[in-house]
Amino acid sequence: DKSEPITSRGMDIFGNLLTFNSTLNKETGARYLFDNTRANGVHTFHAQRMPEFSFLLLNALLGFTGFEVTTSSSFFYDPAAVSAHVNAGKVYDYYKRVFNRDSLDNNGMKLISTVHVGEKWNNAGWNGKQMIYGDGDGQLMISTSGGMDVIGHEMTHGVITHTADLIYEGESGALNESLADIMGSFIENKTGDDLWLLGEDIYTPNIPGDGLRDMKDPGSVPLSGYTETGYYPDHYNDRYLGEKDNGGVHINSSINNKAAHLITEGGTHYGVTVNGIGKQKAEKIFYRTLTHYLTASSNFSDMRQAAVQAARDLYPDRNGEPSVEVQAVMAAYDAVGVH
Ligand SMILES: CCCCC[C@H](S)C(=O)N[C@@H](Cc1ccccc1)C(=O)N[C@@H](C)C(=O)O
Ligand SMILES: [Ca+2]
Ligand SMILES: [Zn+2]
Repeated sequence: DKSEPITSRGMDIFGNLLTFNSTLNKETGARYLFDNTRANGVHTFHAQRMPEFSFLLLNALLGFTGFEVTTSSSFFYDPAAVSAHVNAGKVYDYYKRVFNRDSLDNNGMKLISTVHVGEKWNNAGWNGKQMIYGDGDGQLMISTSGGMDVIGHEMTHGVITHTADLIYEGESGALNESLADIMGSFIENKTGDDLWLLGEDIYTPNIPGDGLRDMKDPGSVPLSGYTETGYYPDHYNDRYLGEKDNGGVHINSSINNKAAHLITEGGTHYGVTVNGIGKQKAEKIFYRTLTHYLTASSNFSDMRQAAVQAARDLYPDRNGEPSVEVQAVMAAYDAVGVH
């Protein structure tokens, strides 16, 4: 075989000089962003800024994943591609280390990312088979593959596809989005309040400290991105009931995001006090909830019951009393009005 593994270097979108796994074609000397040391490969492509519609069409019809990112030296000159490649490897490592999950399908499936999708596209996505990343317009967003929580979010959609496969609309869609945010934030693993911000590294480069969403204080972020007045809801009674955003999948995800924050850090929310149990336990409860109990049509009430059951499996009752972990889950869903 003419290809062999080789380490290469390149800068990510923040100018960090990184070293990572790649593949060398010994005949031509060309290198590719194919890391064949993880699963059946972590392969990164670019779409040459094709309109996202045409990329998605070619991808759906022909399985087109874009163009190979290559270099004739040991240095890759596409920061967005380097960020996507390195961060995808880190997300693979997280699922392997924390849950012993081998890739998105737990069967070593190849991880395919394509960057420069769309023209100044202020978004990233999971199209059911692979991750795709826009470059942003430079004002609202910059290269979305630079966000560790963004990549964790998109790859967790891949895990969801291969587990509960939550229908991407209404309440099941909001749970899909929320679990992607929860795992994306846990994978990015920032400290303090930054742990709870989504997209902060790639969102509004000219405004410091803000995020696309805020799991700790959802109501601090306006819904202007969905041409709605008001703010993200932090209680089930304030959920969005309209048609936009696939029936509020990104809007109502903030209700379950707030429950996740309360389970982890604790707090008093609408008069209900929750004693937090920390990130290590919270991530196990959410992963078990997703992989053992949720189904495609699960709604918020199903989510509560599933999370309580997962917590009970992991942290059983003591002397006939629910464990502090189970109590935290119950109280958190009480606090956000989900019964
Ligand atoms: C293919 C079309 C897009 C589908 C929605 C994707 S899964 C999504 O939810 N993308 C995230 C990107 C992200 C993730 C974490 C942090 C910041 C941004 C998202 O939130 N997109 C918003 C802008 C949206 O699609 O409304
Ligand atoms: Ca974040
Ligand atoms: Zn999403």
